[in-house]
Amino acid sequence: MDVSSIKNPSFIKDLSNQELEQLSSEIRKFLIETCSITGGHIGANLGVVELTLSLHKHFNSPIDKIIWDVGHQSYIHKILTGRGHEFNSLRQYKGLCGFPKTKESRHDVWEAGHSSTSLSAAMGMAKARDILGNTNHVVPVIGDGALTGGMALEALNHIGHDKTNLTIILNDNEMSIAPNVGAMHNMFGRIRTNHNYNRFKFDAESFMNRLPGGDRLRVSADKIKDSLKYLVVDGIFFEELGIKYIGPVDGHNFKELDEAINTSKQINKPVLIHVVTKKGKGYKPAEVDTIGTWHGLGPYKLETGEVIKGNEEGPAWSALMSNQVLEYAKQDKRVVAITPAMPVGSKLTKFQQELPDQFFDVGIAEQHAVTMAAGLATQGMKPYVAIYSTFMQRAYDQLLHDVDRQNLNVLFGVDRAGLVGADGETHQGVFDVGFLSQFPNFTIMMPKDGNEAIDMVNTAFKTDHGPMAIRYPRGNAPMLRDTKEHEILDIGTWTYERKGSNLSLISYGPTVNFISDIADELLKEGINVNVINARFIKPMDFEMLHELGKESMPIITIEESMLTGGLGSQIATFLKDHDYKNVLRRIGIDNEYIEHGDVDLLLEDIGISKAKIKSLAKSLIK
Ligand SMILES: Cc1ncc(C[n+]2csc(CCOP(=O)(O)OP(=O)(O)O)c2C)c(N)n1
Ligand SMILES: CC(=O)[C@@H](O)[C@H](O)COP(=O)(O)O
Ligand SMILES: [Mg+2]
Repeated sequence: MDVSSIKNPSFIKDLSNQELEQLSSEIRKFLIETCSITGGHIGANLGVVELTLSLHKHFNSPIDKIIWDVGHQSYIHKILTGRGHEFNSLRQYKGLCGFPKTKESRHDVWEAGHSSTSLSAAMGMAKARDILGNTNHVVPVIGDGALTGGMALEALNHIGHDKTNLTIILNDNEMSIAPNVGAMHNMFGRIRTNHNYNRFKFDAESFMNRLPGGDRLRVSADKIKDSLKYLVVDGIFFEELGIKYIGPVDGHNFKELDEAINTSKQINKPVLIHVVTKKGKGYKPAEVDTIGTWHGLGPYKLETGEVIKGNEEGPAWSALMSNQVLEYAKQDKRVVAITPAMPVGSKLTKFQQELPDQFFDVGIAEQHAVTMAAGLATQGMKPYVAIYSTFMQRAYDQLLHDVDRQNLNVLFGVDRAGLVGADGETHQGVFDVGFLSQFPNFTIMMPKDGNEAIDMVNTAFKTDHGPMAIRYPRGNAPMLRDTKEHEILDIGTWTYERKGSNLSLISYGPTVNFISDIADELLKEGINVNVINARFIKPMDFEMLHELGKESMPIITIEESMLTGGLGSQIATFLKDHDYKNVLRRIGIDNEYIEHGDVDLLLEDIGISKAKIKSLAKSLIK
């Protein structure tokens, strides 16, 4: 079957399990081929082929609400709901999104990208159903990694208490991006090991549910099961919360999935079906991956699984930062590194191997990561939290209430700062400047190159200056000079990359190098501009700002960030507050979400392009 021609999932209901197995193979082949060109979250999707088919067989989407946690594993759902023919545009500019998108399909009833939201969303949808007198099913699908997120646990607490009718699918593949961690993960391991007992329990329950004889028989049967459960089962966690546990179920076996889902439908209260799957199933390189490389990646060679490298010059920003911190940690055991489930992306695996006692992977728990760092800092430790800008949003109050208010020495490596490209609007790192700038004690830096990043790490560890954030983008860091001596930077100072007399271009991060190139081109046309590296976004260089105000040349600020609360807005406020009359134009993201696609194309859209900046500069000088 040509899976790209599927229009809607209704045909699945008529297929035998043998036919579904055949369809599973065809879908896997299609996914492996298309993702080899587009890249994507292939590992997670290969693991849920049978599960997705089964859900669409037993539930009636979109009346029944299938909610994908994180949403990175929704490709099969997209294919079944008529989007297979668009897969060559997956995660590309103006193409199919890598996460559920309501505007793409009425079957995408919930949008995500960040983890652990599905249970709360499901609870909301189920309560709406009950209040409005509807009868549809609500089916959140949450991974073993996502279930470690605080929000998911808050939701379980509420769901169990409220006894809301929900069918929770726990997709347990033992992996987060990296191997999953934590006590919950250990508990799932024990449940999987107790498989025999659980099979018995599952069979006994279906048997008892089929028996006639009314409530009395059912009550005594429940009592037998309960006492047995206390004797043998580790996984009473969910049942104790008031959520019926079914499983573990082989997530690649249609018969087992059929049984479990059919049983769940007979129970009018919250049910959790524990489905065990294999991440990467059906593609050898992804199946044998124990690190997390195949969770999500760019294009690869189909035959070998070899990842196709781009034009990467210089070290990855994340590696540069993590290895630099590692050097300090080797000398000083007070330096510890914390990651909320991103050791692979944040390139902390070397740190983890070399200094396991100074390393903490806390799971998908950004709030806990930040407050734990605050706790460490109160004891004179020097914690480094590597955290993606987008996921830092989860910890707004912890950054404010726990770290900044107590003015604690915590260093944040704000990874994936700026536009990230293929992951799109849920993942762009464009809000942190705005919200961190509000906090009185925070110092915010962004290096233009790898050398400056090294100086910034040095500055952070050599000064006790309260909370500090070093932002750095996805991709690779240019190394512009040999670094032997590490500087301590004067906090709140900017530098002139070049001096001019017609206009000032101000930016931070690698964009500074980009505007230096623009300045070169303008010079050839007789326009001589200041290029200013605002390496400290907070505090700003007030001395230089007064200088610029007095010179009263026009200013253009350029930032890969939201305009509201951004550097340009803060400069505008400063100039106005001090009655300077400079004409100022801000280039950045103006009150909108930026979708997925090639970063250069996205930058062009927001006005960060050579042509646009040059033309604006010329118009201001006239
Ligand atoms: C709040 C938040 N933190 C971190 C991430 C990054 N992230 C995306 S998927 C993932 C692992 C999810 O593991 P699991 O739920 O088990 O799904 P699997 O990929 O194993 O199917 C992580 C850490 C995220 N999307 N959101
Ligand atoms: C779905 C998710 O949140 C992560 O898998 C994310 O896509 C990782 O991004 P990087 O590829 O930039 O590490
Ligand atoms: Mg998992």
